[in-house]
Amino acid sequence: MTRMQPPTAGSDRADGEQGGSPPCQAERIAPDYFDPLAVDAGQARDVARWRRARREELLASRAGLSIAARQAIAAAIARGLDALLAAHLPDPRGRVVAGYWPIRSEPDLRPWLARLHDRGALLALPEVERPANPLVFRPWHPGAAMRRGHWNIPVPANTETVEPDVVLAPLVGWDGAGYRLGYGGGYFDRTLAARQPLAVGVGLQAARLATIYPQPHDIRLAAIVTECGLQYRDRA
Ligand SMILES: Nc1nc2c(c(=O)[nH]1)N(C=O)[C@@H](CNc1ccc(C(=O)N[C@@H](CCC(=O)O)C(=O)O)cc1)CN2
Ligand SMILES: Nc1ncnc2c1ncn2[C@@H]1O[C@H](COP(=O)(O)OP(=O)(O)OP(=O)(O)O)[C@@H](O)[C@H]1O
Repeated sequence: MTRMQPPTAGSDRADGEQGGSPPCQAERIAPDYFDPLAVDAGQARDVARWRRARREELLASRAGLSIAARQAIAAAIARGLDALLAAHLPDPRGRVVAGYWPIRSEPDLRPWLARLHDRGALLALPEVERPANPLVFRPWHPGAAMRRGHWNIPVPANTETVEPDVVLAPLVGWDGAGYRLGYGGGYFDRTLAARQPLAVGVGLQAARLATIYPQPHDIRLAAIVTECGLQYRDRA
């Protein structure tokens, strides 16, 4: 069995950030993911260590953006989401769309969620109800009462649950094969393993990696949207 070696720090940035090419040309890099059946314990440890290092870098570079830059990114992502949902959810009335309450410099898509709400969509936010379990989704609307959940993430005070038709998954990193790097809890993978919503990753173009070295537990997203538009769409 070939032992996969995650590359050394920084060498796998696919967007040419250090090389100077425009981030939106990242499409030219072929994803180089490996056979998930070939995984072994040592390899899984290497991948986990590599992911921790990438998360730190990606989160630090995102935190370094100005508020204005982040707002422009969020507005562009919102336009990309509108284009995607025009095809997938032309009439959002009564459909459940799960967003997220932004933490750690994630794009703030609450204004976009508020517009969807005005068009009749039902909104939800995720909550870690029990560590190491799938997320649950609570009904939410702009201005709803909140409380502090796991990791101090604000969650709706309302403790009902709903099943979303569409789930936004904030990306710490992502790759061109549709895989997401999150905060390392495995929560979205557990959630998507148990449900079949349209899972849409949203994040920064600069957070693209050549591959996240997908492991057997990693679940491909249905679509990925950045400020440069739709970057990945599955065949469904
Ligand atoms: N805004 C927002 N809300 C969200 C998510 C998100 O990505 N963004 N989530 C998306 O899933 C869920 C919360 N995800 C979490 C992911 C990891 C940990 C956590 O405890 N991380 C550990 C590291 C784990 C490890 O490396 O083994 C830590 O940082 O100490 C907590 C919450 C639900 N709400
Ligand atoms: N379906 C699952 N069942 C059991 N454990 C899982 C599952 N999915 C992920 N995990 C565990 O979660 C750990 C972290 O996974 P990973 O690095 O993919 O997190 P992440 O996608 O970055 O996190 P998050 O979704 O919380 O932001 C993995 O090492 C794995 O053991």
